Amino acid sequence: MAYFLGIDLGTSAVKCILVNDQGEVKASHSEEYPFLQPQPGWAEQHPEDWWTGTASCITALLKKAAVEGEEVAGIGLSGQMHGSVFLNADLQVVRPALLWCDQRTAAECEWIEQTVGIEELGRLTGNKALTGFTAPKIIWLRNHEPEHYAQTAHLMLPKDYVRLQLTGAFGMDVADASGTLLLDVAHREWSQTVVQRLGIPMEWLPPLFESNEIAGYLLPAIAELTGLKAGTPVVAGGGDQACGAVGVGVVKQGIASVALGTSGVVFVHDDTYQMDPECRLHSFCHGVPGKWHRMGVMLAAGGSFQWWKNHFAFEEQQIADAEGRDVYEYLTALAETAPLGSEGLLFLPYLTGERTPHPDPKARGGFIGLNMRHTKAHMTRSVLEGITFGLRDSLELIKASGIQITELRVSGGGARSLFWRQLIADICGYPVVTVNSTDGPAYGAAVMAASGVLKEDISELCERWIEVVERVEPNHEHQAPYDEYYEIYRTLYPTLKSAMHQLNDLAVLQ
Ligand SMILES: Nc1ncnc2c1ncn2[C@@H]1O[C@H](COP(=O)(O)OP(=O)(O)O)[C@@H](O)[C@H]1O
Ligand SMILES: O=C(CO)[C@@H](O)[C@H](O)COP(=O)(O)O
Repeated sequence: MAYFLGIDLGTSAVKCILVNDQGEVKASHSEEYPFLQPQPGWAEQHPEDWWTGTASCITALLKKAAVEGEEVAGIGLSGQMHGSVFLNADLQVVRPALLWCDQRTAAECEWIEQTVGIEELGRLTGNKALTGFTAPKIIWLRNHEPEHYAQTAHLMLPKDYVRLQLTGAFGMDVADASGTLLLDVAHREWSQTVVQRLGIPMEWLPPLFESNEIAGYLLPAIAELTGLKAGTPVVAGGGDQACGAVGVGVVKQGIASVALGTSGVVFVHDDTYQMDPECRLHSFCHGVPGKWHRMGVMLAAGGSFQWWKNHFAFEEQQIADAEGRDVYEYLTALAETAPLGSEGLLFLPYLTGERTPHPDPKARGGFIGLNMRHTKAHMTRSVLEGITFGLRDSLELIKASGIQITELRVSGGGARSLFWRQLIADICGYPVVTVNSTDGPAYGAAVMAASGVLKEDISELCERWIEVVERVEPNHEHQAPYDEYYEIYRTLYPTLKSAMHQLNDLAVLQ
């Protein structure tokens, strides 16, 4: 039987899955790697860790699945977006990569918008300069580490570095390249104008591909190392959001994907290029050739829940461990015991700054409305409700741009909770569905590989392979009270912005 290998290079771990030619997942395996925070607001990883993690993950997966390398007909890659991998002329890593959630580049973003012109930048790239994007990271390197900038000869995104190790070939897909701020998203090519105005060497940028195009073939040495077959085709793949959307079948208009990982992303497909005039939503190329998408990105959605679990759920973790339960499952059950609206308590999920709808690296989180009756159950529910109000912010922007949505397809760790799916339905006002493929981006990458090798449309494969398995309808009695809470929630950031910035500045000085 032919299998397709999907690799998702996540922030906390790499996940590899094998999908057969009927779209069924045969096996999956994950390997974790370190996440570095050398200074407040900085986020880095060693590209070498991605590669060693991926190589051992592939070997372990083949063994677990009892599949021979010869049976793997194609490989697709998905990856955390925007991260900057700087390589020298000998293809050695110059310094650790700056990640999508790194917030050090506020000054560089301002410089980019002044240098290119804010409207011109939007017209040329479809987006505004955001701290997570790649171009500001390159300018930061030039400003702060000129010795590293001078050594750099190639720029890659995280999963493209892994593909370089697999195949020896340079390349980047247009979906992931959209998040560099150097792509002319409308025309799916590098923007010569932006690249030149920023003074970035054009020769640093790799050739561009559509996500299902074959971008290289597995090297014999890597076949030896991993157990795969030399010459296996490797498609370009995509950023994790484009792959995740393909992985849940968001390949046509009318359905939105909600990905609840560390970040929280609301994503809609566009048949034609559509730019948000104020660039509040990101306008990117889709992983479906010749199509686009728009998305709103929260930086700490599942990340806020993880923070709550890590620092305030020690007891719950012990009980969950003793009962052999997942601690997140334990915490969502606890949240369910508190009433709707957490009895007047709102949580702001801006723990690592925010992107949509408040592009502000200095935005900060908080609980508003605490009183003596509030317990850990109220606070846990409030964390989940606050994150979900943040998702609704992106949906409101999507609705305001005239996009009709009929359902939300949820994926990522947060989608495992029925309680959270019901909260999303009640707060956002749409049916929330889950599909048979629960591996999101890794599954999307496998679909892209199958499409490239079998020469079938991505949309047709999604149509055949992906099915809705569960549907949660909004509870109409909950919608009106949640609307009232949401109206208060959306006033909080503008009201508290100045205090958030002052607190952030004080914390940095200490
Ligand atoms: N059972 C669960 N119920 C609710 N949320 C969960 C559950 N399991 C995981 N999560 C959330 O999902 C997040 C991890 O999602 P995942 O898609 O694995 O993230 P990433 O790809 O960013 O590493 C956790 O931080 C947590 O917030
Ligand atoms: O920055 C973005 C999208 O623009 C994120 O999607 C990152 O690409 C990684 O997110 P997780 O999958 O780790 O939540």
